[in-house]
Amino acid sequence: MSNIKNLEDFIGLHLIYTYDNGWNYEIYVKNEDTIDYRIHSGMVGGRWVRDQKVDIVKLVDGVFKICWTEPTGTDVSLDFMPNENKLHGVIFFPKWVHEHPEITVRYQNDFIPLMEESREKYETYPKYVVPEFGTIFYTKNEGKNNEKVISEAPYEGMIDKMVSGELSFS
Ligand SMILES: C=Cc1ccc(O)c(OC)c1
Repeated sequence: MSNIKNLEDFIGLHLIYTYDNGWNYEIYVKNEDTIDYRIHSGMVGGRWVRDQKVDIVKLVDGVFKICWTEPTGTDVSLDFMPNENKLHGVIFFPKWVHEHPEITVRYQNDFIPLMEESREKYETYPKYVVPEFGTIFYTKNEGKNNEKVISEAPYEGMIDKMVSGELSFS
């Protein structure tokens, strides 16, 4: 991967990474204000989301922040340093997601009303805050608005197929 310096280099990236707590996540920076993502393991492993609106900025050369709030009430702030294969993420889970994660483990796009009624039905506070460093082990530029990158649910062995190139999107 050539040097990722500016926003134009960062947008279009498909990244797979492991947080230091062992959780495996995958993100596709679809365009200037949109991400798709899959969660492969961890508290909400199996969840996947398309067209999440986000704020994306370049902090300094090679350092980028993506932040957003979700229909579940979960808030997320991710700091990526792709040239160092490193990120730091903070996930601010409402109490209900920590206590009933299974409600969120699905293709969220088909279940927005369920997320909205759950966030009203259950408690938000105290929040469960997860600050973690992570290691990026896969980086590929798939171009902007590539609907093939995140188009199916995560499954066992999917990461290996993407890393090996058996599963590709170009
Ligand atoms: C809660 C969603 C969430 C949290 C941490 C992440 O690194 C992420 O990447 C797509 C998504």
